[in-house]
Amino acid sequence: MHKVLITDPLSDHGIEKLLQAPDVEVIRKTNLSPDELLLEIESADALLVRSQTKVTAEVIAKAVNLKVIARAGVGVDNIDISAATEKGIIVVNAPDGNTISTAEHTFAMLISLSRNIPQAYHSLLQGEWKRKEYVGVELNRKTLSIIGLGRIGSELAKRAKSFRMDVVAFDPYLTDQRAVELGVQKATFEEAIAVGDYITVHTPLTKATRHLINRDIFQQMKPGVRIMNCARGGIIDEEALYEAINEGIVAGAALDVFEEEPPKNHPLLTLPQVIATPHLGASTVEAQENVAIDVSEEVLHILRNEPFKNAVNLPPIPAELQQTLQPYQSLAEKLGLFVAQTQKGAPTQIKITYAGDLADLDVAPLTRMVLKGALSHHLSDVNYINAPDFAKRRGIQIIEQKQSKSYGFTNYLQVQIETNESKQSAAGTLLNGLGARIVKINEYPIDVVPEGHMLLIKHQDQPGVIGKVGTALGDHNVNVGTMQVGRQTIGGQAIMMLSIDKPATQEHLQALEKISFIQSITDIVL
Ligand SMILES: NC(=O)C1=CN([C@@H]2O[C@H](COP(=O)(O)OP(=O)(O)OC[C@H]3O[C@@H](n4cnc5c(N)ncnc54)[C@H](O)[C@@H]3O)[C@@H](O)[C@H]2O)C=CC1
Ligand SMILES: O=C(O)CCC(=O)C(=O)O
Repeated sequence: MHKVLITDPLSDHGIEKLLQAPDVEVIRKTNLSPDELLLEIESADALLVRSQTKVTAEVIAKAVNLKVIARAGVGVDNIDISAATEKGIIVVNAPDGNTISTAEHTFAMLISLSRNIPQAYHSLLQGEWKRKEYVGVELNRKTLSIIGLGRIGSELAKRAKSFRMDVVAFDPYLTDQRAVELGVQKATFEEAIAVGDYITVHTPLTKATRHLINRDIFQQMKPGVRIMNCARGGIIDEEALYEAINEGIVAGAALDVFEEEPPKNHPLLTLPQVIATPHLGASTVEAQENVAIDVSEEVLHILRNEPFKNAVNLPPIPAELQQTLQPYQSLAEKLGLFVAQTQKGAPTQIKITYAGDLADLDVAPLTRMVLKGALSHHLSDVNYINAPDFAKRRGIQIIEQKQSKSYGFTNYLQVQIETNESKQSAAGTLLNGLGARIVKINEYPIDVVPEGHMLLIKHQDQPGVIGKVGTALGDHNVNVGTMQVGRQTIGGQAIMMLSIDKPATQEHLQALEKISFIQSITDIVL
């Protein structure tokens, strides 16, 4: 009998399949204290949560039989994914079930914000009749800037268009074709920030998106802009938002989510320009049924060793395959991540070429690792299982090819990412006894260990450039671990790859940009 523990409120109808399964015992215990959760998790085979339960590394460590953690919703930031992965526990979510509800909630916030509906209602309940104080603004012909045009962002765009808003969107994976299909104007982050009468965020919360909207960014907005966050607390710096409202840059803000939930004595909630809901984006009968049905089915599949689809972490690979491919997996992922960091624009094609020993293997798992690396630069919940699906949904063409020519290496793997603006590639190999190496970047031969903080510098092959780079970094107390130069002809185009002992800051990059004959600098982390 599989023991399924449910620790957050889930729709009864949604979990019917679990309740009726003859091989499952369902235990529903909501509002558990952290200590109670540690006790309950010990014997559970599956854990089902929404966003309230914090599935920490400590909770995961206590689990003895746990095979799956299921998130009835999208964001998995309340689950320690790496602790689960390390323990071989599959984490699944329900990515589609609450999209419409969250888009509709965001739209409700958009209208409420524009017409002061919550403030006016509150005032009316106090016995007031302040018609002049609550004059609003129309949505018609206003610009809505959407940061993150994924599932929810796209649905919001459709609704805003029907209200005749001009929709501008920034998303690193937005292709020209998708923008045309949705009738939105594709923009850079800076453009979207500068033109929006309304700015709304719909990205996941990741290291890259934490405080994406910060003090500097508020300064670049149109005075009188209205801000919305129905994605995750932390994407917008709350202190900076408070200041921007008081400075008059931001005319109003609508928040469904907070850095700390529930918020305690929050300064933003004292401002009349701020309207808020207690993380209600997905709180509809329909969404809760959808996500509960989706995760119940996934949990049953996993407990019964049947195929499942929405894993957000890496499940164990069969032993024999693992043994052969394991040495190449990290190389494949790092090449994907490397090239993703050098590309400009949204990817339209990822081509993976296998040669030498690799050409004889079933390389599908390696292709997944390449895609995981390439896509995870911008997407937080992409993994080995869902990477091909993520690519497909974004209209990225995946080409997997094998060739006999391996340029003298016993094994050779090349990743090329094409966008509307550029085509970038890197090739790597595993050197016997020495480990992974990047051996080619675009057309330049090179020999680089793919690891840590790196700088890729494109320059003209001229005397003194290398020395000046070393000196500039040294002046900023940045130690260079290794330096490799690749060129095709003497005095022609060249590249320099440096591994540095600490992350490069804007100041470091600006110092390097000033050196003559340097054309571009790309900061890379592997
Ligand atoms: N308030 C609520 O109750 C709910 C909140 N959410 C939140 O909404 C988020 C988005 O959900 P979906 O649209 O379903 O996810 P999605 O994965 O379909 O879309 C996220 C989009 O953000 C883009 N993105 C990533 N980094 C970016 C960056 N730095 N700048 C611009 N775009 C970036 C991605 O390319 C992707 O297209 C979830 O991660 C979750 O945290 C989701 C459901 C309910
Ligand atoms: O369970 C909920 O209501 C929260 C939904 C959410 O934030 C998500 O799906 O990411």
